[in-house]
Amino acid sequence: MRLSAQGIGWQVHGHRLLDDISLETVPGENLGLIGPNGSGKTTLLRILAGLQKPHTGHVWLGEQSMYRMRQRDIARTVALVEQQAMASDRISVHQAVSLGRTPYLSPLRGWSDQDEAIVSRALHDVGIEHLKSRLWHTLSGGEGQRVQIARALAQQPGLLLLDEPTNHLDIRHQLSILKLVSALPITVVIALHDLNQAMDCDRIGVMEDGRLVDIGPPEDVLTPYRLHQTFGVHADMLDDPQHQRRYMRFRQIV
Ligand SMILES: Nc1ncnc2c1ncn2[C@@H]1O[C@H](COP(=O)(O)OP(=O)(O)OP(=O)(O)O)[C@@H](O)[C@H]1O
Repeated sequence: MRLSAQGIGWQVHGHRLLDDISLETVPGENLGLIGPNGSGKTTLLRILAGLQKPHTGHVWLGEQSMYRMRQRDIARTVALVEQQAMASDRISVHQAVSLGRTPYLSPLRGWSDQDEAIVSRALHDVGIEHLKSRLWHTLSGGEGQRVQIARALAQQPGLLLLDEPTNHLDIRHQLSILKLVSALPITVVIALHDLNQAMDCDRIGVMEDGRLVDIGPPEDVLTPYRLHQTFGVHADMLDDPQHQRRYMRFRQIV
C-alpha cells in the first residue's frame, strides 16, 4: 500500500507542531521515523492513520483521498499501534486482539472461522498465545504492547504505523517484534528512538521541530552531521565486518 502525504501542517494555539510535511512510502518498505522528543512523530503518525485531520495538506491511500474514505475502509487499510495505549477495559487478551477484526464484521458478515484463525495467528506471531485468557488490564506494559501489535496485525492492514513499539519491551521481545515487523509483506512506518535499530529500516525520515528535514537510506541520513545537528550528539561509526553492519556509539557534545 502506498501512502502519500502532501503539505501536512498542524498547529495548536498558533504554535506550529507540524510544518509542511510531504512524504510518500514505497510499497512494502519499512520506513523509520526518528527525531528528538517533541519533534512531531506521534502527531504525524496520528494524521497518517486518519485519527486527526491536518489543518493543511492531504493524505492519500493508494489513489484514494483519505478524507473521502469511510472510517471502516481506512481501518481495513491502516492500523496504528500507539505509544500509550494502555487498556482499561475488562476484556481478555483474545477479545482485545479480536477487536482488530471489527472493520470486517457487519450484520451480514458475522464472526467466522477465518477471523478466529487470523486472531490465533496474530497471538502466535507476537508470542502471546499463553496470555490469551488473561484480562487485558492486568498485563505488564510490555505484554500490553504486544497485545496492541497483535490487534493491529489481526486488522490485516496494507499499512502498519507503529509509534515506538519497542519502548516497553525487554531486549529479546524488542528484537523479535522488529524482526516480525520487517518481515511483514506490507508497508510499515515505525517511529523509533533507538537509532541503531533504525539502521535496519529501508529508509529513515528525520523529524526536527515539526519538519521532516531528511528522508532516505539509513547510511545517507544517519551521518555525523545529522546526528550532531538534530540530536545534539557526537556519533562514532563502528563497522562490524562479521555481520556487515555499521553501529553508532554516541557521545555528548561537551
Ligand atoms: N494537543 C496538543 N496540544 C498542545 N501541544 C501538543 C498537543 N499534541 C502534541 N503537542 C506538542 O507537540 C509536540 C510534538 O509532539 P509529539 O508527541 O508529536 O512528538 P514526538 O516526536 O512523538 O515526541 P516523543 O519522542 O517525546 O514521543 C510536543 O511539543 C507536544 O508537547
